[in-house]
Amino acid sequence: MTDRPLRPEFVMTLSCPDAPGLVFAITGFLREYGANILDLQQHSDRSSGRFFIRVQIEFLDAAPELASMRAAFASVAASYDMDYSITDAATPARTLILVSKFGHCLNDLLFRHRNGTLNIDVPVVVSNHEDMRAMVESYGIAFEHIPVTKDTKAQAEAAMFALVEKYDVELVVLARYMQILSAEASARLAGRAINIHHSFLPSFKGAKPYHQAHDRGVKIIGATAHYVSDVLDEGPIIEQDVARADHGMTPEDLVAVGRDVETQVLARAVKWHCEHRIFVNGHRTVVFR
Ligand SMILES: Nc1nc2c(c(=O)[nH]1)N[C@@H](CN(C=O)c1ccc(C(=O)N[C@@H](CCC(=O)O)C(=O)O)cc1)CN2
Repeated sequence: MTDRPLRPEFVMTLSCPDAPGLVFAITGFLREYGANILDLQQHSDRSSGRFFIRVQIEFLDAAPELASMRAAFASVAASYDMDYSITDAATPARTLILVSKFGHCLNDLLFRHRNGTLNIDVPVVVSNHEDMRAMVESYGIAFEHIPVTKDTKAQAEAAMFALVEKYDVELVVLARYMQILSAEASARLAGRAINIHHSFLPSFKGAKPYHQAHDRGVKIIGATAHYVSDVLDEGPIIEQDVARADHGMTPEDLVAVGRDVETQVLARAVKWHCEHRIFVNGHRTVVFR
């Protein structure tokens, strides 16, 4: 068992048009910069012609200033038209959670945040109902009630974005939030708003998917975590899972079985987003789990 001290770790992610020599260029830069590669995952998507890579690194000596490292990589990035980021793996993602009346996903995320298994900071939870206030405040987290009607949606979204700005929020999680975000809001949050849909998409989009599933007599139900887009339940899928159903189960039984699937799927999606493991690739994703 080594007693080697754990060193700070950093994550480099990038995507670019696929080309020969990319891994050489990236790993050569990292070597020159004194980085030790702990983990490297890459994918070349032949259909989109895009290359994706995630590199986890440490420095055997003192870690450099991130800004200087990012600036030093800029010339390599320009050569290959790379979209890149270099981040400190320990930095938590400032996360605003949206919820309506069903609190199982919210409670699961707050518990994982509390026990340190989810690297997020939650400055505020926002809801269009009051039901979750007591639970949220029991975690010592601010709760903001922002009611929404079809006539007040624009004002409600403006209030939500005021909180996004106030708390410098990086990630918005729709933890069973039952209001459809406007096209403008979806665009502003592209790639940084995750929704949990309570069906195995693309089956049963929209409202009451468990009732739709019961009417169809399915033998499998599921949950899907996806980035939010302006087209309801059609954003890039991040993670999915399923559970068995049978003829003896009522819609309420399906709801009960589905809760655990929803919480686990959403937690994995949020964790992977916070660890910079997810790339949006058109209407799909690449996930380096
Ligand atoms: N722009 C988006 N907003 C939201 C999405 C999305 O994919 N894109 N997902 C939903 C969550 N959701 C299912 O997971 C969902 C929520 C609400 C409804 C719905 O039809 N609700 C109301 C209408 C509410 C409104 O008009 O705002 C209804 O029941 O009639 C369907 C699916 C979250 N937002």
